[in-house]
Amino acid sequence: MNKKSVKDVELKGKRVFCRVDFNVPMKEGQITDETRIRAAIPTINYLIDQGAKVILASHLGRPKGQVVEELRLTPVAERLSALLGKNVAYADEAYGEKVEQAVDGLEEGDVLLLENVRFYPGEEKNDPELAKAFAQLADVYVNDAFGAAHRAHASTEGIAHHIPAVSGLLMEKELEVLGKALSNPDRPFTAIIGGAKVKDKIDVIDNLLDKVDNLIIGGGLAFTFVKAQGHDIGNSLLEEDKLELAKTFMQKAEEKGVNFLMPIDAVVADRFAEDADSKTVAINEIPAEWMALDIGPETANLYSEVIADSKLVIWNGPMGVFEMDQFAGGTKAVAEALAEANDTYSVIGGGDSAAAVEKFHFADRMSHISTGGGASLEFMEGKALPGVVALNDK
Ligand SMILES: Nc1ncnc2c1ncn2[C@@H]1O[C@H](COP(=O)(O)OP(=O)(O)OP(=O)(O)O)[C@@H](O)[C@H]1O
Ligand SMILES: O=C(O)[C@H](O)COP(=O)(O)O
Ligand SMILES: [Mg+2]
Repeated sequence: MNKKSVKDVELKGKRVFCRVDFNVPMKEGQITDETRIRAAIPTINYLIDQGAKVILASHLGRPKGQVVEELRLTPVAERLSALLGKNVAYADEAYGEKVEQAVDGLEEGDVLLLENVRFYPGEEKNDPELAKAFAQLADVYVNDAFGAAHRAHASTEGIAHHIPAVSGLLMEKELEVLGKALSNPDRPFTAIIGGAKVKDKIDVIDNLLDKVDNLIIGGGLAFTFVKAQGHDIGNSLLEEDKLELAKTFMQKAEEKGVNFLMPIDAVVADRFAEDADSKTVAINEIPAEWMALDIGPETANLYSEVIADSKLVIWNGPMGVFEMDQFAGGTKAVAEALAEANDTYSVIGGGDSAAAVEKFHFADRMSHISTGGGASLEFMEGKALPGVVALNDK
């Protein structure tokens, strides 16, 4: 990589603002998957060992510029303390006088976790004033938040223009592994796209169609395509203004000879709940008022066959609402197919996708579990990641 690394700078006694991606899945105030916290540990330990005063910053969820009590980083501070085996101080703000005092009190090797940076409207707007306020806290900026590197926000991009800015160890590892897989992909090359961030992810498909042999669609994202095919989708997730785009993608796939796979059956529910009434239906038989919350078993079989024949698979976004047992079958089947495909290099991207693979105990059978969801997709599309671009060149 042509960007400076945390290993290229003097850190002893320095205040280091380290942006991490602690955007972990939560349920009722509990962290349900700590993959992203664990992944940041090597950089944090390196900073501690070098005698830096470590200031950690992250977002959690999408609080849209205001304080949301459930999205405070308190549980993350606790979990991080346990993982590091040392006390992590926690500030309930992310900049300003109180935080500056806390930073002044840090000894070499101490760790302070700031409050959710997305509680401030300036974060996502990449407000230069907020970026300056973050920069004022530190002497060096380290970006280890690969998962948020596709966002040009104050703590991921803006701050890098004010103090020396280098990449963390996780950031480097992700770029290296993903870069290698993509530079000359083994074929057949298959991308599996699912999950719930339809708006974010649908555009990615366009670029992926230039690269892959098979494109598999599942999760909430699938139903915009199912609707574009002319089927009723009841109350399933829909991005109305992407319908036309979905049609053009299906056309493009055909022109390019890309095998475009969509659900042929689905598990539908009468409401979005663990104990909803549910049944499996053919894709053209989704009842009005019902919502599709998983791909059906026939779809899962079809997808599993394609996976077994692939040499490189990138997977981003669960096939269904895997957090609820009734709608976990599709995600589990795809994870299992990947685990069993011995000859296949499998890259899993995304906070919830990683959590799913972990939940079903297939994590150690995947080739690489990326901490990036949207970030890994944009990287694979060949887009520059603003959080990386902003770092100092070697
Ligand atoms: N059919 C569906 N309807 C509604 N939600 C769905 C459906 N299928 C999957 N989901 C939800 O999608 C969510 C995950 O989507 P998301 O796009 O966040 O994936 P991800 O792997 O976490 O990637 P990223 O890191 O970019 O967030 C899960 O919480 C899951 O319940
Ligand atoms: O979960 C992710 O993909 C990253 O943490 C970025 O989150 P965002 O999609 O809310 O920007
Ligand atoms: Mg997610």
